[in-house]
Amino acid sequence: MEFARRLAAAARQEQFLTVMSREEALAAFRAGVAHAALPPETLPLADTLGRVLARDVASPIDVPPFDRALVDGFALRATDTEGANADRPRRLALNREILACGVASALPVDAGTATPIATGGVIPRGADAVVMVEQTEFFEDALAVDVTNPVRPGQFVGYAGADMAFGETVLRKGTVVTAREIGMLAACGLSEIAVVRRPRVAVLSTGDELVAPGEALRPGAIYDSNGAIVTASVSENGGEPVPLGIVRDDEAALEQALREALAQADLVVLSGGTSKGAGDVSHRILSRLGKPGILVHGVALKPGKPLCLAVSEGKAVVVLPGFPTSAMFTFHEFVVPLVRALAGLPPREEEAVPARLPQRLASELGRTEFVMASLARGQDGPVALPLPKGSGSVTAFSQADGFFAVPAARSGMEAGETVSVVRLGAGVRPPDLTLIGSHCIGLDRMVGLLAERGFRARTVWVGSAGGLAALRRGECDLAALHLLDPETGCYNAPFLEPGMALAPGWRRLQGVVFREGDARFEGRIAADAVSAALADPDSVMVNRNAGSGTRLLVDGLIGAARPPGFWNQPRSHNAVAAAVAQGRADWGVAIASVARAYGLGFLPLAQEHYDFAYRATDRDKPALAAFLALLGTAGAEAALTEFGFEPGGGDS
Ligand SMILES: Nc1nc2c(c(=O)[nH]1)N[C@H]1C(S)=C(S)[C@@H](COP(=O)(O)OP(=O)(O)OC[C@H]3O[C@@H](n4cnc5c(N)ncnc54)[C@H](O)[C@@H]3O)O[C@H]1N2
Ligand code: MOO
Repeated sequence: MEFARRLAAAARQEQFLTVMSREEALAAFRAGVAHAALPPETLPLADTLGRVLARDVASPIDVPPFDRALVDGFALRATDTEGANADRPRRLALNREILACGVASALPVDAGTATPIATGGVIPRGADAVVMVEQTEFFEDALAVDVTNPVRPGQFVGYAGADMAFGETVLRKGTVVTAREIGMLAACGLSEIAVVRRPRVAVLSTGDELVAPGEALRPGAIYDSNGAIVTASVSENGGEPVPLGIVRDDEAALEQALREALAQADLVVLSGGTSKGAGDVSHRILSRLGKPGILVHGVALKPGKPLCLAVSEGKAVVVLPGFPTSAMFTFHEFVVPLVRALAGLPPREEEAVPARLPQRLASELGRTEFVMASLARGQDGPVALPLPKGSGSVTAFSQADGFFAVPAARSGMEAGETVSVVRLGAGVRPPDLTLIGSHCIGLDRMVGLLAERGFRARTVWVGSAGGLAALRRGECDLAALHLLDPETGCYNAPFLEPGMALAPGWRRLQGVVFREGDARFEGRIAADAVSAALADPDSVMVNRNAGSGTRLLVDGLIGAARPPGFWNQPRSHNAVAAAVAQGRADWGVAIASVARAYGLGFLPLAQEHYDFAYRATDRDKPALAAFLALLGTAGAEAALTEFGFEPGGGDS
């Protein structure tokens, strides 16, 4: 009874989520739905590219099917050439036939004779070797050849079955057919091949806010990225995606869509609407779809807690959390193994790289947390940099080099601990240069120009102060920053620590942004416009995060005032511009290029210096040296000028 009461209380608290550990959830899913290859189908050889062999393939013939010559020359008996040399060549009488390719021999090679033969010709009866034409002398009148070197038995003979022997298993079940396998199958004469039927995976997204890529984005809407990434991952893992688009957050519509999906697919993957709120809708539907119903709802996992795994009459129905990184991570962990098993593919190969954690990482006790990370080259081996964006972002999963686990029993990991980073994506290698700090589209271009010079850079945006701290901890090669020292009025240099050097980047014009036509701002100078806005209780500002260079400018404008919107403190120029453009705020401070991109009015304030800090001792490292050299080039300056930036440093 006590247990039942606890369960009921937990269920009330968590609504319907009965949280299992990741291992329990995987075991329940494996027990509830067959993780085995679907039945085979037979396809013409040319259509098998990318498919998975359903059975071992044994060669039905010897390849080559007969002993053949590997050079143009004469088929002979090796013993006839024993002791031959330039002074005492062995003369052999030529048989009256020429063994071109595909010609069957009629005359045996008896002792003291030889038969002209082409590369690929059938070795005639009696012969056991071939001598190259270059190593003989031909006597037309005598119809004979002189051999000037002893010939080894078997020389230049390709024996029947030497490539693939009759009955030999040449390809194994589960092999993915590429051009190379197609070549082998063709050589065996096989024109029809049994491959595993590809699992049909229905992919749906649910959410009234979702819009398909290509359509206009109405206010409050976002593009359906889960549908696209899940569809592509199904293909990558041997499945045949059946993209069924976006379903409204409506019980009847969702139930109908799921029933239709189940009717045509082997597996159904839906994303969104699993957690609180609308979550119980899909939960109710899944309980009605077919037996046994829901196996798992809620896993002690981050990201991915609200994952729901159900089975309807042998077919799995998976509801992924709506947050893109949660959706992809749970897809990767729970659905990819099933798709691969149904497709007859071996489990995904997981390469793990040990990497050092540069700083302490907090984690939630009781949930295994999987941290998306990029890999960088540290002073002594790889470093794992946790990506700062959360499960709601697409990029945390899509741009991570891999992920590592923080066990459920730990509340965090310490700086210096070694973690095992499981790689995501094929062939990822650590970048040549890691840049951390404040984002600028100008820097995006510099990274592009650097790539043209053969160096791959990774960028992580955590703001100016965050970049500097990362440089201090040895997590990056370069910190991108624009920090104003209010005391000296200088940018960046006052913030450097011993051993750090500063490379001048470019200047960006900062100013007050507002919606064009707003009479409170139009035509004024920035300081006057802000004073007027501060006096107007209806005016809402958008601030910036503490530690950012822009925040110091905002502080300079508003002093001790705390107008409405002060506590709205996003971390980027773009977020400021979007808030103003969409009417959630009336003014903020951002750079001119961003104001222009959002069609906003702009009142200039100051030129800020966007520069790069690095460890002076690293100056000559190839990728860093290439970046520093790039900054002064005409190509870089032209790109920066195009954005409205002023290349170079100079007086603050
Ligand atoms: N009060 C609580 N709120 C939330 C909890 C919780 O326990 N209590 N859990 C959080 C966790 S953890 C996750 S993960 C998310 C999962 O939410 P849902 O699975 O219910 O997903 P939605 O609410 O539909 O969407 C969440 C988020 O993701 C966006 N989304 C949804 N579908 C797509 C798509 N196809 N493509 C791109 N983005 C998508 C959606 O717009 C929302 O922004 O819930 C937390 N909340
Ligand atoms: O489980 Mo949610 O996926 O933590 O973000």
